[in-house]
Amino acid sequence: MYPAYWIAAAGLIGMTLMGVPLTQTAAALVFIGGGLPHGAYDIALLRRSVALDRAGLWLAIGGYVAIAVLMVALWMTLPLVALVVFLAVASVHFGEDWPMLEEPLLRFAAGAAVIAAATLGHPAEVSTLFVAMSDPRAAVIAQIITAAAPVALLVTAVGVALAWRDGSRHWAAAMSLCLVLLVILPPVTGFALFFVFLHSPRHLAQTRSALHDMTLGRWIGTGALLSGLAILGWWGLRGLVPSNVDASLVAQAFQLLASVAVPHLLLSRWIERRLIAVPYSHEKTSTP
Ligand SMILES: CC1=C(/C=C/C(C)=C/C=C/C(C)=C/C=O)C(C)(C)CCC1
Ligand SMILES: [Fe+2]
Repeated sequence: MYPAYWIAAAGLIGMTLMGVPLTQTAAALVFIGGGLPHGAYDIALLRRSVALDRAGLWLAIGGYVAIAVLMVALWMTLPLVALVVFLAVASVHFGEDWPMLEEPLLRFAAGAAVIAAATLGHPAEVSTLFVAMSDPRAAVIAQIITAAAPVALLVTAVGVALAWRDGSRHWAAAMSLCLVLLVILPPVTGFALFFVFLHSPRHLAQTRSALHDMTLGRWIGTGALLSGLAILGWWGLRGLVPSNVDASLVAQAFQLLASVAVPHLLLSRWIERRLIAVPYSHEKTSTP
């Protein structure tokens, strides 16, 4: 499982030891190119889990886009609130990568650990990024996360031990190394490693098996088209409303990610609940 992850992790360790500079902008391009497409199949998955007529389909697409646009509006009007929503949504969503943990608080801590590890290792850089995405008060959020990080990481260590004991050894080992690298590597690089090589492949593998009858061309086309539309949509909205949104590519990449992450999380939870509520549904959900 995840051979690409181990290769990428080894590559990053090697580059760090050799002193190769890792720029944040390059890492941001990697996490957008390699991570954004995993949300591109959300609507296709929805269509698979519920029988939608035309009106229902457009309603679902409209709802998804509307929530994303609301999140963009939040970045432009109340960026501090947007940042807090983003971090909370991310912790819940990354916690879903730990289905082997039954306790919801353990899952939340494990999800938050990704943010905690990066912030603990590089408080100044993360604070600067938060401020660039939001406003100067965001520095306080970085301080709060730094203070809470040891607790989140300790609780996650319990989660790792439980996951290991219950047989999810590969995930436990991969995430342990990733959290250490999130502390050591520059924050955006560490995040790109987690997002592109652990989080997205998990989603993509599940999605691909649910949409196994989609041809490869259509699969790749859908991923490229919808990711492109999301990026264009972000640019368009930004151009439409000249605002104080920071121009740095890294900050914008995270803001775009945050905007699509909210409908992405809501939809994935909703589908999951439906699949549980309808026991004789079409696809068996596999637990790793
Ligand atoms: C901004 C920022 C961080 C947080 C990133 C988050 C929270 C990403 C969430 C992405 C989601 C929810 C994707 C959904 O599939 C880090 C890692 C602390 C590093 C420094 C800057
Ligand atoms: Fe995701």
